[in-house]
Amino acid sequence: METTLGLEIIEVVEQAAIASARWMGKGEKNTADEVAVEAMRERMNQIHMRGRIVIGEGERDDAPMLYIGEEVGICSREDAKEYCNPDELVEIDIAVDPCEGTNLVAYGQPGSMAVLAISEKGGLFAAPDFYMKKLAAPPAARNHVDIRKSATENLKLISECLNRSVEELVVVVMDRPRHKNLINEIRSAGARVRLIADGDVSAAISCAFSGTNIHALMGIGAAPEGVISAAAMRCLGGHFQGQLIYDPEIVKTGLIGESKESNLERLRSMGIEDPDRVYNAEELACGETVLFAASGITPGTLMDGVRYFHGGARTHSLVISSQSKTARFVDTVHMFDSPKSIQLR
Ligand SMILES: O=C(COP(=O)(O)O)[C@@H](O)[C@H](O)[C@H](O)[C@H](O)COP(=O)(O)O
Ligand SMILES: [Mn+2]
Ligand SMILES: [Mn+2]
Repeated sequence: METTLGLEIIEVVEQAAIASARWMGKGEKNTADEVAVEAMRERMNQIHMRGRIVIGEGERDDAPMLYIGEEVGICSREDAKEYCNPDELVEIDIAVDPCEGTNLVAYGQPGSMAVLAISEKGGLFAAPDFYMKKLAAPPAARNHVDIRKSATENLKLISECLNRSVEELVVVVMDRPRHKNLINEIRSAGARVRLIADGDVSAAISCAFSGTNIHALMGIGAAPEGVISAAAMRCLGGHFQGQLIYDPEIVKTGLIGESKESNLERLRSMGIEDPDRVYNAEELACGETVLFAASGITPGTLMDGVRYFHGGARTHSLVISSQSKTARFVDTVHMFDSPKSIQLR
């Protein structure tokens, strides 16, 4: 699956990031999102692959593009056998978030990116548009921490695994009323909290890299983003666990319906028998081969954002592969027309 795909998907996320970054700071989150979706889809459909969107734009809003179930890639066409080789005809599943952190883009804040994950058919958990409680931690703490334990216990475990004091740990938490008690607990345990407005994918993956000064992600975000984070964390050997949240009392806002019973019913209808199950990264991204790619829209912990110059743009991306066991940071100059000059860095 990986050979050429690994290179082509860089361009997919780069194009989405370039399109979206034009709307940085314009206060128009929907446009920043739409142009990313369009650009991602257009580039994806130029790849010799037979892809199906399993996480995309949409369960909630009847999105016209990159919706769940949409087939993408040149080899999805009916007459594909005529111009695609057998490898390219193998079905693959794709999870996308063309603009992860739409608000961040709209208000010019750090941490947004165009992102996707790919695996063979059935290799990614088709997470419903629900909330997910998440715990991400560095590779050294993998399988030592547990989402069922308290934040205090997990911080102690991370501090032991990293050989540093709890006071030296930084935990990213999304700035939401639902996290009030969690934030108090983390602070009481002695650790420091970095509150983010949006964008928990970047925060989760940052835990896998030392030097980011992010040692854990705790709290509740969206489930589709949980699967995309898990795909990267699985390849990187970081710790990631997720548990679906269906009780509106816990989150108080947004994604899920107002009745716990109907939410449970919705999960059952999707084939999720145990709504309280804790999933680890290997279960959320269980495929034999997993590929992850992201490109910064605004600057973030892992990647810089898009920078435009006369006649071009420069992007910073990250491609992670379970097969080649690589995490590639890719710095690309895009030449739209004749640039007057190309800056070395
Ligand atoms: O910040 C996020 C928004 O993603 P997007 O809609 O693609 O710009 C995600 O990282 C979060 O995981 C998640 O979507 C969020 O926590 C759910 O929204 P909210 O109800 O505001 O917490
Ligand atoms: Mn998102
Ligand atoms: Mn998005």
